[in-house]
Amino acid sequence: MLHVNVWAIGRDPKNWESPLDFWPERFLQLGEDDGQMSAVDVDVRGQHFHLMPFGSGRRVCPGMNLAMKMLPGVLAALIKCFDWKVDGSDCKKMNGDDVLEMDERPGFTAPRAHDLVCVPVARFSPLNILDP
Ligand code: HEM
Repeated sequence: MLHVNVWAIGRDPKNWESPLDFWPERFLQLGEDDGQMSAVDVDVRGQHFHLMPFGSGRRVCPGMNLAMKMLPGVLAALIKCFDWKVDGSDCKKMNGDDVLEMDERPGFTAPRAHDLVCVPVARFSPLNILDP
C-alpha cells in the first residue's frame, strides 16, 4: 500500500501548494541574505515524509545514491544533445495554449492515460560535443 499513500501525500494540498501544477521552482527558495536561489531544504533520502521518491525505511531504494549521482548528468546530456519533438496528439488545449496531456489511468505505478511519444532530434554531431 506504500505506493497509494505516497501518491496521496504528493497530491495533498496540506503538504504542497497547488500540488497538481507543474512548478519545479517550488523546490527553489530565495536566500534572505544574498537574494540567490537555492534548493529548498527537503531531504529526498527518506527522512522527510512528504517527498519520498526512493521510498523510506528498510526497503528504501538501494540504487538511490547511484541515481542521484547519475541523473543530473544524464538529464543534462539529454537536454543539451537533443531537441525533443512531441507528437501533437499528446497535447490538449487549456486557456488557448497547447499543454501536455498529463492524465493518469489506474495502475500500480500511476501510469499515463495516454502514451507520451517524444522524438529525439540531434542538435549537433555527438563527436563535436566538446566543441559545438
Ligand atoms: C531516479 C531513480 C530511482 C528511483 C526514483 C527509484 C525509486 C525506488 C523506489 C520508490 C523503491 C521502493 C522503495 C520502498 O519500497 O520503500 C525502489 C526500490 C528499489 N530500487 Fe530504486 N529507484 C531509482 C533507481 C534505482 C537504481 C539506479 C537501482 C539499481 C542500480 C535501483 C534499485 C532498486 C532495488 C533493487 C529496489 C528494491 C529494494 C527492496 O525492495 O528492498 N533503483 N526504488
